[in-house]
Amino acid sequence: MPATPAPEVIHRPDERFDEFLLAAAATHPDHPAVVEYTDGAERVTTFRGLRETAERYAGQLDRFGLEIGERVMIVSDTSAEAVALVLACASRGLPFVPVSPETPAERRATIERLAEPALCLAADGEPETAVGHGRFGGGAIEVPRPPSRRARSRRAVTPTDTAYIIFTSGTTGRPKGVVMSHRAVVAFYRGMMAEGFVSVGDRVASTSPLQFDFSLLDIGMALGSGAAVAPVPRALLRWPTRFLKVLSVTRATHVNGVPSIWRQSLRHIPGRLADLPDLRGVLFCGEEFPLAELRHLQRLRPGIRLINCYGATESMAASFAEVPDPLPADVTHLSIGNGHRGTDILLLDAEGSPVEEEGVVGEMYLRSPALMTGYWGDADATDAALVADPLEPRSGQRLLRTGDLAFRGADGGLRFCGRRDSQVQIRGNRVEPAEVQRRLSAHSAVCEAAVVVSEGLDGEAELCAFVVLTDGAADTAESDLRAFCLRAMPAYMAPGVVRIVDSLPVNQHGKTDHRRLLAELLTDA
Ligand SMILES: Nc1ncnc2c1ncn2[C@@H]1O[C@H](COS(=O)(=O)NC(=O)C[C@H](N)c2ccccc2)[C@@H](O)[C@H]1O
Repeated sequence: MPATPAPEVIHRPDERFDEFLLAAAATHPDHPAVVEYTDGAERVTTFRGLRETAERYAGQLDRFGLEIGERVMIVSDTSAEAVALVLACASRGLPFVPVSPETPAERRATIERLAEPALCLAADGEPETAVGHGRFGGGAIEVPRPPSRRARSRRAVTPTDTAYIIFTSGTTGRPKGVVMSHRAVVAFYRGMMAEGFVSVGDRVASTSPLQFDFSLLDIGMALGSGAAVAPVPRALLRWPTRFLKVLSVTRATHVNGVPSIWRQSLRHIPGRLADLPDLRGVLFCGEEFPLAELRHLQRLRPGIRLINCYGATESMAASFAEVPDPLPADVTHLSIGNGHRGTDILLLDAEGSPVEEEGVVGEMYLRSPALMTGYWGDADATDAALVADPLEPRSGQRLLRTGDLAFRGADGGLRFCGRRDSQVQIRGNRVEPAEVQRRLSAHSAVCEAAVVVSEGLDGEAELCAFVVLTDGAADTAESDLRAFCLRAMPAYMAPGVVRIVDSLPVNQHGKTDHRRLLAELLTDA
């Protein structure tokens, strides 16, 4: 008797963020919604349990009499309690501002100064004595010094109201608050649901911190599909054996994360990747997946579904593209597709004209209902990012100027090829460091590469490469790697400096930390 397909999760058209994520509580109340790894075992919170805890938190929030739009800072990693609090905030129209517990005090103070939250709730630790500071847990919120009562004029939460604000470290180092409305997030979630990656009963391992919107993609992908999100404890992520144990114990069917989460497992315990019988999908985003590592993962897990997810926090994500299995040997750039269902990515040249020809680089502009409302308290930065539709400025429609460069492949799919603001002139020639990084990564002895731009002795811009060799290639010299670049690129693109290092530093979101590499160069100068 064929198994009757589980009834679909029914999503209404104009839902709030919390209503979208809890829809499965109506159709699958006893299915797992959050699967946590605790002391070597899984701890399951069902959709019914998650809804009940969220309702308890919502009742706790009502005590403070906050006005719709007032912010609640949540200092926590992803957990069942934190997801319930996030849902409670959304149900009351209180934008949540997620901050990692390991955020340096100064940065947290900056975010607090900018966001001016009415409440700052931590999952752990002693509540500070400051007004509005407190703790949450077990459905309870305790704030020793509650904020003063507000005069309230709002009557109802609307889809254009803010669901959350994510603070990213802007290129100038000053955090930029990306303001995302209920409408934008739900529009993105619908576009993602159309891809059908995850089904009822699946478990999506989430490896990003709650303050990184990749975690909100994971939560939406899982709960929106009637599946469970399985947060990987941050402290275990850096130990490959513990990381894989968490995936095994929580029976993860999908693992979402930046490419670097696989690095140590691929290097040190590749054989163990075959031991995860439930695993059938990996979604990665945030930066390019080094192709040698990607091919290694495919060899270890034939048939696994690999999804390259491209996008920026300003629209959560923009596109999903399936990686061919196996990835042909001559592929140098992964496709990022052309935008998920409901979006369209426009490619423009430096003059603002559409680029149609294959292989010609342009800048991507994103047309989407999932675009941010703007940057918190920064109208100028907002106007620079949300620009008039270049094809029809009279319409008033705004597109996100991504700052990302791409070209179209033979299949019509876009290929990411770097950032506009990382382009550099070397001896009068425009160079995209990511291209040099890709070339180095294609060397058989290289398992990771990063290229930064520093100032050479003559004051000119100079390309500096940091390379991690595969275990059996210790005798590869820097000169071999430079020669390898010169065989495929003009001399001005070959890195002036090649450093062989044991590993590349990653930032708090798991992306290669180019700033730290540059700092290392400057300190060694
Ligand atoms: N698949 C890629 N290949 C290559 N470069 C990439 C890629 N995905 C981003 N990027 C780069 O990362 C930038 C965005 O950085 S970010 O604003 O910190 N946001 C993120 O990285 C995460 C992003 N919000 C997200 C969250 C959840 C799913 C997908 C994407 C993009 O503009 C690209 O430059």
